[in-house]
Amino acid sequence: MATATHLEKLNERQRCAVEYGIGAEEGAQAGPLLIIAGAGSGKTNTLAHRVAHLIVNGADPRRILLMTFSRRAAAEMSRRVERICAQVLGRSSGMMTDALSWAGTFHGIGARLLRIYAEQIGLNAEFTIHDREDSADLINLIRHELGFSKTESRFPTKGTCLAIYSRTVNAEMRLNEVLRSWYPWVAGWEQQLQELFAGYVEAKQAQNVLDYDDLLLYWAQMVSDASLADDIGNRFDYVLVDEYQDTNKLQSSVLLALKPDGRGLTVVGDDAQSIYSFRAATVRNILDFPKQFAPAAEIVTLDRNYRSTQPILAAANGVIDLARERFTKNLWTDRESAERPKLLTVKDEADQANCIVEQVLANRESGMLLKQQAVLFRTSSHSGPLEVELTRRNIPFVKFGGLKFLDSAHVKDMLAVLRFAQNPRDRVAGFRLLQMLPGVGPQTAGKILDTIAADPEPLMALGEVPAPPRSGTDWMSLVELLQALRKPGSAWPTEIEMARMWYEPHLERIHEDAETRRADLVQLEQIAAGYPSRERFLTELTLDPPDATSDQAGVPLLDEDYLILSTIHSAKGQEWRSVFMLNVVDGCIPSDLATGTSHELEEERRLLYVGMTRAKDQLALMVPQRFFTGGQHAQGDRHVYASRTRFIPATLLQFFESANWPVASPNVSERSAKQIRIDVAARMRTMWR
Ligand SMILES: Nc1ncnc2c1ncn2[C@@H]1O[C@H](COP(=O)(O)OP(=O)(O)OP(=O)(O)O)[C@@H](O)[C@H]1O
Repeated sequence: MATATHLEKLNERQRCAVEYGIGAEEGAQAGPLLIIAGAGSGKTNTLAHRVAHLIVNGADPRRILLMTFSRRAAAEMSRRVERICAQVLGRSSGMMTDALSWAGTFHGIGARLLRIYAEQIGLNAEFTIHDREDSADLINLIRHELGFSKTESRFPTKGTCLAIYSRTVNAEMRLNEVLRSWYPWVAGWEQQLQELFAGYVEAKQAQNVLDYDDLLLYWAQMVSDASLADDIGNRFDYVLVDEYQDTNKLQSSVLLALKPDGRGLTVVGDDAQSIYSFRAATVRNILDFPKQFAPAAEIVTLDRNYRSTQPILAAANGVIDLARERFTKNLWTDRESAERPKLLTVKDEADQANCIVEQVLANRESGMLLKQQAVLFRTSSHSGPLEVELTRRNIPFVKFGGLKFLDSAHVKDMLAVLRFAQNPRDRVAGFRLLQMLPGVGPQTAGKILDTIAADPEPLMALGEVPAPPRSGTDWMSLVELLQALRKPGSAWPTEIEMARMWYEPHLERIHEDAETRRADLVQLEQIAAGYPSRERFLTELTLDPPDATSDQAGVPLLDEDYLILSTIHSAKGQEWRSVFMLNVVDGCIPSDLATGTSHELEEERRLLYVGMTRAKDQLALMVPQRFFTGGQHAQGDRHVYASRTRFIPATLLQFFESANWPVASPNVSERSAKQIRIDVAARMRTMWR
């Protein structure tokens, strides 16, 4: 049979994966399928084709569940599916792909299902969701209540407590095992931690909030009931999961419960790109997938890389070849090039920034847009000096990863208003909101929240609370705002505008640079307009906040040209013609925080690999000889001498072109300056005599 036009561009293996089990017999569903593939081998492309092919062959798009790692990836996948479908279905394809309504992240899909099945599992469907920071704040409140913060030897911080809790539930392990393996230095606190987590769980339930982990945990609990699992599983004919290497144990349990025999199930991943073990993701999921089923899942391997040139791929293969455990084979490509990736040694971070700016501009001169170039780094703070240099030279850039738009205090303030209106039992939101009023501190806020908590309509009860002293007219306007927001049927996104009008005078009082912050709030409103309701807005935004301010809003930027700055984690799944990588030195990659266990080290190696495989035509790894250490104020001058990352030992140097920047010239003034001798001390003394 001739190949359908929409599959023509695929190679044979890709086509095999796309067509597997589709259209075999009327009504028969494909068995489980694992697509295991290296970087740039067209995984995402293949998955999009498979979804499109299903639709073209009559599958009901409303019954396809597609889970990706981020909302951005889900949106991109839907766009691709639409483009492919359009080739076959013509104009009606838009309608079909719009119906692909179950595309999102694991957590986002979990939240939707929990609201649908809330009644069956004894959950109040109006729950709000805590992000990591809110969760840490709530843990902190309980830590205080239990008196652990006052203990003589230091109790772990709220962040550590949350990390321990999260790892325990996501890895489906016992607390003592988690402590022994990952947090041996806090093992002595096991009993208190147990008590703390019990208190934390009870508080969340009393306040009707779920944290990120709960979305998976509740989902897993829900599908542990066979008839509920059946009911949910039967909503979907096909379940497809991208980036399967970064799922955790809990996620794989959920998946298996939905599709115990694997019919209609497709997962895609690359074990060499597994970089999220700090979220308890486990590469075992992908390795053990085939054998979970009888007969075992079909495996299709993709090893042809379409992205990078041969020399770039050779260097990346070299790096990953040294990994302890490997499952996917080395990649190959037919993209010839004479240009090897560069290993550029520079004096320090300032030179590193200068060197990159010079090359980025040279690339642009030769016709490569800024957008086709990216600078990647292990940790968000590494790009500081470069950001300064880019700003100084008026080169536009957008940064992904690191501090999120939603983490800024004023955006959090605004969201607290909306969250509290949505769920007045949410204590973390209530605390934040009430303390925005003049004269209201933690104690007063706590008392008010206690008073209203018992009432079935807490916001109504708020109207009866006497105004706190010194809050003036601000108290009444808050009460009125909340009651207006609580009214059923109030219009979205007008509600967020109401909240902003209320918040603006407080913004000016609380924050110094109110003007810039106000611009963010307007942007937030624009983002909000893209959602059908307050609840959807709050849920989606909390689960997967925009990575950069321009990610969703600020659309005009999309027409302009700008350089991409990104953490390696946020660069996942993307590609650029030219890629620069900052601080490819020991202490940065591997991060000095991650050199503890061999597991951690191996993950750092994979991170370097993920970064290198983002490059299509050019790759430059930067090796500054000294760099400033973190954890000090901006003018601090603690620095360390660095050496090239251990992941590129001498044996791999053959794959690189090593060079120094700037190229040393024989008569640089620095050298002649070295020969001058003056006696400053003597001059100082003569000033006084
Ligand atoms: N059959 C093909 N012919 C030509 N180009 C292809 C083919 N398949 C994929 N590509 C191109 O290869 C590049 C990588 O594809 P894609 O992003 O789907 O890979 P991936 O495996 O998901 O990558 P990674 O895991 O590294 O993020 C894209 O530019 C894509 O257009």
